[in-house]
This record gives sequence, structure tokens and C-alpha cells, in this order.
Amino acid sequence: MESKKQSDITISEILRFMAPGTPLRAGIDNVLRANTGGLIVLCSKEQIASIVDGGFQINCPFSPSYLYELAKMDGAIILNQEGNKILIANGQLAPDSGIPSSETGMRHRTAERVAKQTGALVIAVSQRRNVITLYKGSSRYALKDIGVILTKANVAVQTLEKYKVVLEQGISNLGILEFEEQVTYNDVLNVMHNIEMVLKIKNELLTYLSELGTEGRLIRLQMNELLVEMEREAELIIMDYSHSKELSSKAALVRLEELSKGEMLEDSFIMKLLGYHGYIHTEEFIFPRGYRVLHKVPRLPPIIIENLVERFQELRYIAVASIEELDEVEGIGEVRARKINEGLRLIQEQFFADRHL
Ligand SMILES: Nc1ncnc2c1ncn2[C@@H]1O[C@H](COP(=O)(O)OP(=O)(O)OP(=O)(O)O)[C@@H](O)[C@H]1O
Repeated sequence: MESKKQSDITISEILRFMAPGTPLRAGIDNVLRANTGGLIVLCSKEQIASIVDGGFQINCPFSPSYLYELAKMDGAIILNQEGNKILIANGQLAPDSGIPSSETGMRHRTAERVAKQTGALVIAVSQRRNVITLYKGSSRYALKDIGVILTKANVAVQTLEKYKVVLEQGISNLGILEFEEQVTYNDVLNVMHNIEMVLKIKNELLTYLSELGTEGRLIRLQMNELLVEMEREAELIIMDYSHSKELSSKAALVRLEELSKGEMLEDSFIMKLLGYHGYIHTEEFIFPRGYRVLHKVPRLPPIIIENLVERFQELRYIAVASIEELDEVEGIGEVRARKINEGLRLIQEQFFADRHL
């Protein structure tokens, strides 16, 4: 939070900033449990000077128990932007009453108006309804009960597991088609859509995790374990099928992840992401460079894979290359050439053994 201007901070960053496990959240949870209600503003003294009236100048480091004690008084508590100092307690806030507010109670109306007027983060803890509402500029977010989020996050992990299985089947079928030289643009698009689905669920999970803080540690571990290999495979698929070899697969994956936050993507979008512009007949064949398959060959360094792709351009030519032809590639001697040859044969057999009909 410190390094950024207050106005640049998004709700998800705020959620992380005050997730369970942070001192600020511990203080707010105390206020919630004590049933006193609270109105907390995070901003500089200058930012709030024209709005706050009266109150006590506290100027002490933040601690969850101080917040709880001070919330017993009426009025607002002002913290510094980083939330690690208590500046004022028992302040009366008088934001511009002309600023529209959709809230009914005075505490919440004030919170919304102060946030809109100053751009500061304002936290309203309701005394009667047992909810915490965050206001930042014109954004509003009601914090959900941790139990509810945990349940949602667990459901999302299960969904992620299911989609991962579908994706793995899709990828292994793609492998068979690659060796049969039968891959069409449609096959690649199907796999890319499956990757998109997995990334969509990952995004949903990340939102829950930022709100869960330390409570989400186990779920984060599960998510990372499920995704680690998949993201690498996805990158290799992009390297295999992107139109330009220069296209950074990592950047393309990040972009896909970004785009997957919205509606399901159209085929044309994905084609553009892979660097194809203009009309493409999606029933036509397309041939992979071979990065993904070659990465499965044991003990084959990335530089050798690069040299192989550079020399043969596509997997179909590498797969039928003779030992002598492989031997000519920089970094490959006869022993390694035999290993590549044998490795590719075994990988092909494995793909066929795992075939999903
Ligand atoms: N302008 C203000 N400045 C500081 N504190 C305020 C202001 N308006 C309201 N409050 C605080 O909010 C308390 C509750 O007000 P009110 O019941 O109208 O709010 P509310 O939005 O309905 O909140 P709750 O859900 O907690 O009842 C007041 O007793 C006061 O401590």
C-alpha cells in the first residue's frame, strides 16, 4: 500500500491489505464483535482536515486493541493511509451533503460521501447488521463472512480439479494428433478454450484468496499445485502454435488470463492472441514446432530444443529425422541423437496408451 498513491489502489488490493491475519483486520473484527459499530477513515490529516470536526488527536501506532477501545466512543476514527497509525478518534465528519449517497443510515451515508469526496478508503462497521462495508472513491464492497468465502473457495478448487482433468485429456489428445499430423486450428482452439476456463476459475479463486488472507493458506497451496504444470504446458502450447516465433508465450498467457476475467472469448480473439490476423479456415491443418513434446524428452536442455526447432522448424520433421540428421544439430552427438529418437517414440506410445476417446 505504501508505494502507491491512494487513488490507484483497487478493491482487490484493499482486500489483501485488510485480509485476515493483518493487524487492521484484527482490529476491525474486534469492533465487529464488540457491537459498538465503527467509522474508520484511512487518509492523511491534510486530506481530511476540511471534513473532520472536533475529536481527540491520538497520534499513536496502530494496534487492534486500541482501535477496539476507541470505537467505544461515538464518531469517526482516522488512521494514516498505511493503517499503521491512529491519528484522531471521536471525530465528527461533515462531507459535502450534496454528494449523492444510496445508503440510509448516517454512518454509512457519511462513509460513502467521505470516500467519494476525498478518494480515501473508508470502512463502516455496522452496529445493527454485523457487516463491514468498504468505500473507496465511488466503489463500494461489503466484506463477506469468512465461512461463506471459504465454502466458495473450496467449491472453486473442486471445479478447478474437474476442468484440469478435461484440459489434460484435451492436451493428451492433441499430442496424438500432433504425431499423426492431423491437428487443425479447431483442435488448438479447443485446448486454448479449456486453458481459458481453468484461468477463469483461477481468477475467481484469487479474489477469494485475497479476502481470506492467512485463512486461505491451504487453498492457495492446493491451487498452486493444481496449476503449476498446467501453466507451463499452456506456455509450451502457445510456443508451438503461435504465428510468430518471437511472440512471448508468457506474455500471451498473461494476456489470456487477463481476458478470461470477462466473457468467454471468441475464436477470433484467441487466434489474434496467437498472432494470426485476417481470415483463417479453422478446419485446415496446423503443425506444431514441437516445444511441448520435446520438453518431455528426458534430460534435453532448452538450448538443444531451441536448436532442434531452429533446424527442423516443425515436430513432424524432427520426429522422422534420422540419427545422422539429428547428429548435425549443434549440441547433439550420436548418443543424444539416439536418445531423442527413442524418447520421441516412447512419448508417442504413452500418448496412445492414455488416449481419451
Ligand atoms: N457524520 C458522522 N461523523 C462521525 N460519526 C458518525 C457520523 N454519522 C454517524 N456517525 C456514527 O454512526 C453512529 C450510528 O449512526 P446511524 O445508526 O445513523 O448509522 P447507520 O449507518 O444506520 O449504522 P449502523 O448500521 O451501525 O446503525 C452514530 O452514533 C455515530 O457514532
